[in-house]
Amino acid sequence: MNVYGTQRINENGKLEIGGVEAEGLAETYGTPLFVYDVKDIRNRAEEFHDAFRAQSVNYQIAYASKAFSCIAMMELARDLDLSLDVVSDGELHTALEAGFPAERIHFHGNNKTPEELEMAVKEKIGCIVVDNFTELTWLMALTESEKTEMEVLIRITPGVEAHTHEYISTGQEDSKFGFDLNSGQADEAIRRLLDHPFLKLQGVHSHIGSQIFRAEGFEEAVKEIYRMIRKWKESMNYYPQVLNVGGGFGIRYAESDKPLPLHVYIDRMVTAAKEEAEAMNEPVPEIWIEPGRALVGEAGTTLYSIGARKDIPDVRTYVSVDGGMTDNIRPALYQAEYTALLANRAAEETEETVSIAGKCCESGDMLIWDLDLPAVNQGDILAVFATGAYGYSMANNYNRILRPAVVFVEDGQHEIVIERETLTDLTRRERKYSKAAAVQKEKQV
Ligand SMILES: Cc1ncc(COP(=O)(O)O)c(C=O)c1O
Ligand SMILES: N[C@@H](CCCC[NH3+])C(=O)O
Repeated sequence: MNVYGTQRINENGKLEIGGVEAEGLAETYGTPLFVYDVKDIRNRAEEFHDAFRAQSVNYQIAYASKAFSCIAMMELARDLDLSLDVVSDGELHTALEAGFPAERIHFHGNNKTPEELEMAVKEKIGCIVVDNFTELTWLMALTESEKTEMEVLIRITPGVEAHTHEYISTGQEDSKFGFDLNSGQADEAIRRLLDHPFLKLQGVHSHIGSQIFRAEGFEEAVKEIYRMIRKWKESMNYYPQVLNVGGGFGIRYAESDKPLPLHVYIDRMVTAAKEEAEAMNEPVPEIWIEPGRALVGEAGTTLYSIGARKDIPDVRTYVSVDGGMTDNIRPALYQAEYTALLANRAAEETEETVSIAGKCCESGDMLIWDLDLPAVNQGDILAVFATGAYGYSMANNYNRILRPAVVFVEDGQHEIVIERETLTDLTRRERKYSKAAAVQKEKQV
């Protein structure tokens, strides 16, 4: 198996991440445990920066914080000269708490509340990506009453739809996100924005999907947006300063996943934008992207302890771990596939095929089907790879299971960045029901 990032199988036959043995991390912090290989995140951010520098364009790389958000991650994103995509007051709050510069934050979402818009305006964030007319109306009223300018992008659906492992080109009016191009709604939104004294339209945003392996989708999106830009230039003399092409760059979950080098996506989208701009005799806009998964996905590994085993002769062997769909809902939600090995016996030959079950009271709580491992023992440490994106960020308390801890490792050092949830945390915000207390009192009389 190809290991990820800085991982290696060391002379003792143990999995090492960032120069630290995974087994030792499991002992120190307990399991389940998310381990992030910080060097891998740094390398990927640098790869994106290099790709843009090589193209000599103005750019921003906005980390899509929905993939994994916590204070330490926001600090890291800041230090890596990334911008930030947030989708809620919670993500914005986390970024601000971490000292992330407000002017590099972009606010997304198809249902931003008036309170969230107010927070964004008050904190003077970099821009709001306007998604629909409701939001536009609120934002106009808000900036007028506050007499504050706000930069915005307009999110459009370019009619290029990307699916996992493929992309297909379809009319995509049927999406909850953004203004569709064909009904004239995008034109109308731009017209309203251009007339507004406080909202400053910086450019256009599109996001074609997630876990994309082909660069053509981005190229096609750029061309489709330019088809509209030519119209907008003619009808409203509008030409965008910023073209945000979104995120979605694919990563390796299963061995069969073959992601492109990151620069290939950038080269294709920037080349398309340059050609289109040149054809219009206009400047190349700033190109912005919003990678989430591609920055943190492969950097994350989840360590679990092996628990119960159930052998069904001639059918299957289930091996259960101390986490599951509560820390990684992606297999249950998207039939997502993962690879794994035993971190404490990483060099041993495979001897059996088992299926890895989570501990939730739910048949669909399976992490990996048919995984080849050495003969598995109770207490072995299973390392599931590429769980860094949409793992912890989608974690939940189903069955009142506690959220795991998160550790950053780098250069042989390890540091906890999110403490494991405790049983006390679980009930901290709960209050007794007064009527239940009254019934108890009555029964005692
Ligand atoms: C608007 C937007 N930008 C960026 C992303 C990040 O996507 P990914 O993590 O696949 O790069 C998403 C999620 O799909 C998104 O909806
Ligand atoms: N949460 C999804 C991707 C959605 C990204 C946000 N638009 C995943 O785990 O792959």
